[in-house]
Amino acid sequence: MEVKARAPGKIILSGEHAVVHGSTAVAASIDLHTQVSLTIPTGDSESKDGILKLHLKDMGLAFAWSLKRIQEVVPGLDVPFPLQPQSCLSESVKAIVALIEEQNVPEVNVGLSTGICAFIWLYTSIHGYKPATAVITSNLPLGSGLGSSAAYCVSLSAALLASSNAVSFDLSSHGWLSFGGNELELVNKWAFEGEKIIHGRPSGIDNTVSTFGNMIMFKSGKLDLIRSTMPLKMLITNTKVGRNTKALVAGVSKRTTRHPDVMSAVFTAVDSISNELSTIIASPASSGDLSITEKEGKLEELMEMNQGLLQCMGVSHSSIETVLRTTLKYKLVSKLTGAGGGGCVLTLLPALLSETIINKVVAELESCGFQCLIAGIGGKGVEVCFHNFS
Ligand SMILES: Nc1ncnc2c1ncn2[C@@H]1O[C@H](COP(=O)(O)OP(=O)(O)O)[C@@H](O)[C@H]1O
Ligand SMILES: C[C@@](O)(CCOP(=O)(O)O)CC(=O)O
Ligand SMILES: [Mg+2]
Repeated sequence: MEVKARAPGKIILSGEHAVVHGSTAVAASIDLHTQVSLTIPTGDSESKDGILKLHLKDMGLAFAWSLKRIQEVVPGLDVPFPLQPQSCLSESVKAIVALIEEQNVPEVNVGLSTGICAFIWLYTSIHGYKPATAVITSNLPLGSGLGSSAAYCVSLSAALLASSNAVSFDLSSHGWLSFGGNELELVNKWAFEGEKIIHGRPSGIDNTVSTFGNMIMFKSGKLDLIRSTMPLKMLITNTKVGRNTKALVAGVSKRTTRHPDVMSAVFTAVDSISNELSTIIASPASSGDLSITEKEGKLEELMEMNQGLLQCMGVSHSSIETVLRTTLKYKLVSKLTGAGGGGCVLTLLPALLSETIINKVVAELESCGFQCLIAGIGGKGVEVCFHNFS
């Protein structure tokens, strides 16, 4: 049987980093996805080789592990526990990473070790030591702030659970299918365990928005859907400066330890920004209320303030500042999205902004070596699709 799962990336409109420390953040799914195709052989002859394979297709990397060897490193999963998401202990992370490094992950791809470790942990916890092949493809840039790690963990968890006996689907249905509410919660919890292996200390916002889709307000593990009453068009500029979320989140925590009172005030301010931003986005569009242009003006001011506070947290970067300066020449407001330190920047494109201006700003940003895209925002969360060979 082959199960496919796809999960979207995300943008954070306000509140990244502060959300790790308990503030509210606002995020939306985007129409760029990571897809997993998982094949679990059913015939006896096929399952005798006892190999678990992972193919990262976009990177041209393929890995194969003997399940006996995996069992030596992560023992005790003869009875898997798909219904009880559990954390991978740090000693197990170390042991799995050592196993992965036996296969010579190329130097440029060392950041992948934790992603591959998340795969092995999720796979064995949900399926035990059964042979299988997983093929991953994605049109999300990795390590750029668009939540590739979460989309990867969510799509993996979804494919693994959908092919286990923990979740039942009508296998005769065709096309992409959605999970029920409780099953989505389970996918989300497992994906969070995967994110913990990759990020160290994730807030859970990325896996939650990738699982449930839409636009959400998120605080301390709790989500509220936001129903937008206004058009929201965002230009996403990828500075192509690589960075790693784990290191940036750890940097903010260290600054918080050094300056607890200051950082607490910063996080409180971010919380207010996210609350105000979500109120504006969801406020009624009826006459007598704010016009779209007035709402956009308020959003721009909130984005500008959020960017200032992200700078206070130490997660901006000269490439981000270049995007801010360039867009400001066209009276457009921008802020970093995701962990910062490079990665992607959001620019609000007001509804009445002409195509000519958009083309000019994109051309100027691309002349700096950046890559621009306008993604659809607030679409569906994770979905699965079945293909039965028998
Ligand atoms: N398609 C993928 N295949 C393998 N690993 C992935 C994939 N997408 C993400 N990852 C893992 O997530 C890491 C990037 O996550 P992160 O630093 O949080 O950046 P972001 O989530 O913003 O893209 C990668 O180094 C890798 O470990
Ligand atoms: C910085 C943070 O708020 C978002 C990180 O997003 P990304 O991995 O950079 O896409 C961390 C988190 O909330 O877990
Ligand atoms: Mg991430």
